[in-house]
Amino acid sequence: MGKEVIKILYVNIKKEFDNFKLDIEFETNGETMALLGASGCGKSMTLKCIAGIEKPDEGEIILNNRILFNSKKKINLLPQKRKVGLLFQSYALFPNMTLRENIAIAVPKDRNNKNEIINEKIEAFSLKGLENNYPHQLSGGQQQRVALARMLVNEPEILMLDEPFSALDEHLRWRMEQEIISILRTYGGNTLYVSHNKDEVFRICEKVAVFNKGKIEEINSREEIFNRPTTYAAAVLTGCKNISKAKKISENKVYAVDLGLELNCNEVDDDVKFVGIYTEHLKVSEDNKEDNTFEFNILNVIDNLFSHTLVLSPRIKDYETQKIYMEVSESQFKGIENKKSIYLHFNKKNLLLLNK
Ligand SMILES: Nc1ncnc2c1ncn2[C@@H]1O[C@H](COP(=O)(O)OP(=O)(O)OP(=O)(O)O)[C@@H](O)[C@H]1O
Repeated sequence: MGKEVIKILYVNIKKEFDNFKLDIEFETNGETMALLGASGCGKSMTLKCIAGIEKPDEGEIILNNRILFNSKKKINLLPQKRKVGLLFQSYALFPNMTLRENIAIAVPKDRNNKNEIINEKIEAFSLKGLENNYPHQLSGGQQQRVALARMLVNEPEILMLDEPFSALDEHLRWRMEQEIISILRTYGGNTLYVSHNKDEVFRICEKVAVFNKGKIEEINSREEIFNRPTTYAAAVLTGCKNISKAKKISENKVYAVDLGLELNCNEVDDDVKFVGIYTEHLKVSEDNKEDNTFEFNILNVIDNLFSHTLVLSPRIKDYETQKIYMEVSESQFKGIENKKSIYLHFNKKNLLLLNK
């Protein structure tokens, strides 16, 4: 039996700037974890602290039983001693080195099969024939692959990817995403993945940490986060457009304050703050005979490439409420195109009750 490989990253750090305070604690155990959060909430700073480019004010970072940083013990390993791979959106290849040299520089010095290691990566990343090209002679996608190859030959104990595809066009982005997914499967170690793109996060990551203003609000499996977010920040980040302030009426009823609607629910906590529903979960009904069904005026229709977004407000209200959004397919739209109002069903199993 082989020795069990430890793959634990533990991070518990604080870092304060004039207008921003990072205060986080989390652990990953060999998974691919997304750091999902609005702009400026501390995702990149977290990766930089783990990589040793930024120094936390206090705390501890442990990777596979090695202390990378500990403020009390005054340990702060140099970035090159940490065995971490960090890939930014700009790939930072050395412009005066060829593709081959850019990869070669990252191979640990004590390897005597250096050429073999480089050739293997050039092959694996479909870079054969381009070995002598300089970065400016490579496409964005090729540069991206060189940067990934360079990161991997350095044998990192953790991979950290910070919006790795944001500079690529949509087609290349899709292809690179497929490559990353297969690289991560083979790698099998801890990976931290920063992205604003919820669909990309869902396809690539197993776990999600929801960042909000320098803190982690929720860490959960991607299924839990995307199907059952428990906080306002998580609901917004996973694409929920319809969120209203909420007040508990009873164990099974909540008042959606911004919509002026009473909604039947499965179980309402005392501390419920918001109620939300994904546009995809709203259903058009023929009439309001069904539970939780209300008439809405169609205020506007936004045409998307393959669908339409309806902008709606509750019909019965004689005051202006928050608008809600619903996406309908081309064929669904045909049935309601000429209507001024429709009935919408809020299935109680799809209502998100958020307590923060
Ligand atoms: N050297 C610095 N001095 C002062 N504030 C800083 C410094 N570096 C970062 N910050 C602040 O720290 C916060 C977190 O920055 P960070 O780059 O981690 O955000 P992010 O979540 O990665 O955002 P984005 O998604 O936009 O890249 C920001 O509010 C930023 O202004």
